[in-house]
Amino acid sequence: DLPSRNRPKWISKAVTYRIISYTRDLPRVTVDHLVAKALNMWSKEIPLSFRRVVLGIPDIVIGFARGAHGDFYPFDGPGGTLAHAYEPGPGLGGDAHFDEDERWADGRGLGINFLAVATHELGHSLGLRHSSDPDSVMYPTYGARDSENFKLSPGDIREIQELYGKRSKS
Ligand SMILES: CC(C)C[C@H](CS(C)(=N)=N)C(=O)N[C@H]1Cc2cn(c3ccccc23)CCCCCCNC1=O
Ligand SMILES: [Ca+2]
Ligand SMILES: [Zn+2]
Ligand SMILES: [Zn+2]
Repeated sequence: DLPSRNRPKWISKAVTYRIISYTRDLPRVTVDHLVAKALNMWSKEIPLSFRRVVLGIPDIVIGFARGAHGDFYPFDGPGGTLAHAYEPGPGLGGDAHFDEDERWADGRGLGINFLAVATHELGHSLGLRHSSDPDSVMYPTYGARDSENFKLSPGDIREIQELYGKRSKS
């Protein structure tokens, strides 16, 4: 694994994102809100901000799809892989795709906690790899978490700051 100083990362201080498709399982405003919440979990630790765009080509495209959906990683139906995301870069770089064949939930009802999965995927979109710490958001397998006190682990914060530096408190 490359030392963090030359792993792919976003150079611009304001990274743009656009949500191009939604899931039937949740209201659109809920998806918008949870994506913003997941992005903010990371951005509050680093000197980088996210700006939502509703037109044009953003850095990070976010969407839901099932099965084959135009890249080399078709989804696999209910269960199995829940989502995937690409490391920082042009084109597909940074994009996060969620498997529409899952039952997505907002952390209260049954189903996959969208906030937890979105935070994991956007960690990949920022350039993070998997962690062997089961408390880490970047652990390779989904663990049901109550979204009330869902937060980054100390290791997650250390990893993202190693890549982007700390956000100065001033
Ligand atoms: C960490 C996630 C948010 C994102 C990752 C995908 S990624 C690319 N973004 N790292 C993910 O989906 N991991 C699978 C891994 C996985 C677990 N199993 C599998 C059975 C088949 C295929 C994959 C899996 C066993 C059965 C449980 C299946 C449901 C839960 N699935 C997972 O945890
Ligand atoms: Ca799946
Ligand atoms: Zn995809
Ligand atoms: Zn992952």
